[in-house]
Amino acid sequence: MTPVAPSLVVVKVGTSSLTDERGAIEPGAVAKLAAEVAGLRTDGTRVVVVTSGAIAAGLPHLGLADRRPSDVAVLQAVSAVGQGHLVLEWYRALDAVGLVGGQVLLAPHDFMDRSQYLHARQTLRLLLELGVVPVVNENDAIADDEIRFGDNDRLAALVAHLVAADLLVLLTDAPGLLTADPRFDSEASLIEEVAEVDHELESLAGGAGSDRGSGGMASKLAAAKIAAWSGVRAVIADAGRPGVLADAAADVAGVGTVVRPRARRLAARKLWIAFAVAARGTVVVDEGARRALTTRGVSLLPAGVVTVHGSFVADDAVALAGPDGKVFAKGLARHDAGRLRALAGRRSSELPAEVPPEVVHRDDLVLLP
Ligand SMILES: Nc1ncnc2c1ncn2[C@@H]1O[C@H](COP(=O)(O)OP(=O)(O)O)[C@@H](O)[C@H]1O
Ligand SMILES: N[C@@H](CCC(=O)OP(=O)(O)O)C(=O)O
Repeated sequence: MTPVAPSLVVVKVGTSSLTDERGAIEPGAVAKLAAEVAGLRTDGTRVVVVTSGAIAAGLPHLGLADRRPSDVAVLQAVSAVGQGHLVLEWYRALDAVGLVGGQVLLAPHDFMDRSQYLHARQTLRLLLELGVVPVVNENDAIADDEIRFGDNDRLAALVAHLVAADLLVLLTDAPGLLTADPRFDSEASLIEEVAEVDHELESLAGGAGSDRGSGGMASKLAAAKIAAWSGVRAVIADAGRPGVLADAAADVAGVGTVVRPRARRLAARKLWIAFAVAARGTVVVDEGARRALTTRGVSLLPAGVVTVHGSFVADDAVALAGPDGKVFAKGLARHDAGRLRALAGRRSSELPAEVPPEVVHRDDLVLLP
């Protein structure tokens, strides 16, 4: 049976696949991918491109190609120089195959603030309706250092959820997820199919392959996991492979590593809690509470709380850990850390009437694997 062409694909391409050793953008690499995007469009598939490379592209223009600064604030400034060059290369390459690109720069804040989130979604939808290929990158120049994505893999997965894509393709300089980091094990072989991203698999994925890439295979796998939880199929594959996008779209075996979507798509709010917002503290609960939360889907009450770590305010995200310290869930706290410390271990009947009875409400709680 011929597989149905996906209707919307998010394609993320890493710095290491778009730039040469000195960091300069390789027009040929961009042109190759633009031609493949055009091929998908001919099959009726709409495409969003998420492209890295702004920082690398900025370095040569500032005479810094051979001595990449380590200071994050300086790199953010460098990205402002490089982003223009990067997007121009995409516009040229898309134009050469009869397509129009539209630059969209996103910061983590855009996924945390509901109205920003809805605006971003509306603009991306309109661009797609207009036949434009959105060319997305993180807004490196202005994103708050502490909450920057830092690599575009997670950004691409959140964009795939935002636009309700049916496929996320993460293109890199390796054939996919290998059984070991290829820099340290020449025998490493391709894992073609992943049903569930678990801890064992995560332990295989190492850091970046060059000082141009940033997240390495670990961040690609984390992104594929977000996609799987969003109900989106993910493929990690080699950007240089001929016909990589068509093969990924057609689910050709061996194109790279395919991560299958979970049967149940997590609601947008829960996905946001699990992956987009950073935990500001950890609440350690007793075994009874851990069991009730994991098996009965109930809310966390103060009686089950043993210890509170960190400093957070009501509505911040917190990690929930069992008595062994293992984090098993994440949620939004209804109390700030100070009040929660005072309430820990108290039965609901002992709480003052004005205090919300839940520590984390079941609607704001996500179980992690
Ligand atoms: N298990 C693994 N399988 C494949 N690649 C791995 C693995 N562990 C670490 N890597 C490294 O991850 C690199 C890709 O990530 P990265 O350098 O961040 O690229 P990109 O710029 O495409 O995001 C590969 O070049 C490889 O060296
Ligand atoms: N937003 C950054 C991306 C950072 C980065 O290097 O990402 P990646 O190569 O995808 O691991 C940039 O454009 O330089």
